[in-house]
Amino acid sequence: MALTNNAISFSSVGQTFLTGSGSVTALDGVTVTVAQHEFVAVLGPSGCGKSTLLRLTAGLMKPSKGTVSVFGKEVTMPRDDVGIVFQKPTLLPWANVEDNVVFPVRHKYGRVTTEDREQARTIIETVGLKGFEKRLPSELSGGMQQRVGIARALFLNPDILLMDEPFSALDALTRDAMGFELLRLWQASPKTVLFITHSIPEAALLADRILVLSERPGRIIADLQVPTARPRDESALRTPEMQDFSAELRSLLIRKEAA
Ligand SMILES: Nc1ncnc2c1ncn2[C@@H]1O[C@H](COP(=O)(O)OP(=O)(O)OP(=O)(O)O)[C@@H](O)[C@H]1O
Repeated sequence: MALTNNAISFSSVGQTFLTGSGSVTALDGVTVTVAQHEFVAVLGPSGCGKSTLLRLTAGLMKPSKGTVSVFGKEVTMPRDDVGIVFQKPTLLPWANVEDNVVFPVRHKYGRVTTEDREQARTIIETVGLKGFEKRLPSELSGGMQQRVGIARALFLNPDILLMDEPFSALDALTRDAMGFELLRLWQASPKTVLFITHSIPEAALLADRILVLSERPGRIIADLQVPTARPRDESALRTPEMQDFSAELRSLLIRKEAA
């Protein structure tokens, strides 16, 4: 796939939060670019600032230092062209699947058109939930709920998809299936993906490239291309090349960085 321009760019970004007892520096000196349509996974210890990285990209907060740009423009407010999928699907419990998917439009414009509903039904079918449009979240399995969250993030056809441990609450089999489902969607409608995970195999299977963050304050300690070409299935993880790569990632993740 031709990688043309930069979709996301962090330049010397630092993020410090003021707390009741002082301050917490979540990110420090982060400089990185992500090309359009690249699939980048982010690995790092708990609390090292991975979610902060996503929130800054989405414009949900402004960095304390440095600049974050999307398609060459500094991010100064929440962006419409960015879809976010969280660890828990955060669906409206009283709204059916279709109403949950069209929620971004209702929230933004205060109304939902017939075309919006048609578009929602197409996306619901794309994520494998045809026939479940009128079901409530409580009537769906965890994997199905997460598909609704993905459909909602894809609904406005964002150029950038930010995923914060999207499959970590799912059982192992569903998680693997959802990963391959995501790759299918990504290949059918290319997007720039920033994907946070704690799972080395998940990162290695899905991503083009992996960023490894240090312990807090999060700094990028490695920026590595996944060495195996696509398409990949589970057997790709068993090659000597990928085993070495996974071992390298493991050793980076256990390396203690001074805070
Ligand atoms: N709004 C906030 N106010 C104060 N501290 C915050 C805020 N948001 C994040 N933090 C702190 O910043 C640090 C980084 O948080 P962040 O959620 O980005 O980490 P993470 O790498 O995504 O963690 P995890 O892997 O556990 O989800 C943490 O110590 C967190 O407590």
